[in-house]
Amino acid sequence: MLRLDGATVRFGERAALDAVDLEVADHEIVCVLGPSGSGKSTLLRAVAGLQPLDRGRVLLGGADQSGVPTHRRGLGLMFQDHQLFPQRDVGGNVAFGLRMRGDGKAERAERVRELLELVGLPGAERRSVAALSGGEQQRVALARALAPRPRLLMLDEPLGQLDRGLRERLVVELRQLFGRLGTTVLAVTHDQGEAFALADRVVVMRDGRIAQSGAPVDVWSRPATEFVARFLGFDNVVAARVSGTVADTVWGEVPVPEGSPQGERRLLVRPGGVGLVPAEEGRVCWTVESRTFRGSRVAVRLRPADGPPLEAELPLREVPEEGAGVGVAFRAEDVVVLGDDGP
Ligand SMILES: Nc1ncnc2c1ncn2[C@@H]1O[C@H](COP(=O)(O)OP(=O)(O)OP(=O)(O)O)[C@@H](O)[C@H]1O
Repeated sequence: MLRLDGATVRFGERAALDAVDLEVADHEIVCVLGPSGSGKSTLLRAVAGLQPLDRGRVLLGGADQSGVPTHRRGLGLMFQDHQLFPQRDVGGNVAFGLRMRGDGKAERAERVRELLELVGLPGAERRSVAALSGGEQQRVALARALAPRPRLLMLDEPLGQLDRGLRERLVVELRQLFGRLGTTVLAVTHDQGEAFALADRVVVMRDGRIAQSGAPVDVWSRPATEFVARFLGFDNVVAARVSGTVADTVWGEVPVPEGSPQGERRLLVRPGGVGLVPAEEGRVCWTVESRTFRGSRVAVRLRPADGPPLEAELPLREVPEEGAGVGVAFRAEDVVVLGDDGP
């Protein structure tokens, strides 16, 4: 459906998009995420034809899009700077793209009715957009983008302005809706939770390049590099010398999965893979520094005599007292030997 071939965009010396190769298949939902300035919006704008490429190509359905203007690319855009038209009612907003391409009045009315039903606002045609809540406006914007049956729907921070509770609900609805319609989606967000809940595949960007691309579960369980691990919020990263299935670290010996890369490496230990044992059983002595209660789980920060702290995620009933001395046992399946971050 969509292919980027060595897509490059430069602003002065800096490449906002640096030789990016990316494919999005029919019916696939791909979410691009990354820190501020990593090139997410530039990527989306390049696909939309709002940002010319300095090198490389954008292909849609196999056809090179250079020279094809935005409105001829068959895309549905839901961008932050494409606000609703305040002077038009809900129906007028949703019908906009249909009118632009010359659909008849009856046809437009039918399609608008269908879409408002789809996004959970049946019968809202005559309502003023100014009188809608943020979540409702978002739904209208989505209906407007979907109305002309775009071959690719592109979303830029689709739920950015909304509060967390509403976002979490809407993202589930969106995923179900796209699944039902078979919509192909390329979305950009800086919110990991949103990306992982919405996507079939996530693409993590760093400095205009793709740092990792994969199914949400795979990226979450096996971050490729320290950058991706830290971006996902993992802090248990330590230097290690890996030999066979054992890594030597300041946290003691840590078991690693079979087939892990060998030698001097960085190691990620997922907090769920840290268990507590009596102090005398562990080689390293740890002190319980702090405890953060999160529902039925507790994040426990452990401080070794030497080296960086370690976070353990424990069930409520296993939580030690603050200040207690404990030993630690690691589970190999929660340990990831990380790759190099590259240049
Ligand atoms: N029109 C422009 N002129 C100059 N530099 C630009 C322009 N647009 C983007 N950049 C630069 O390109 C880089 C990538 O920007 P981009 O907006 O694509 O990042 P982003 O990942 O979408 O960030 P954010 O999450 O903050 O929106 C940044 O360093 C930015 O400063």
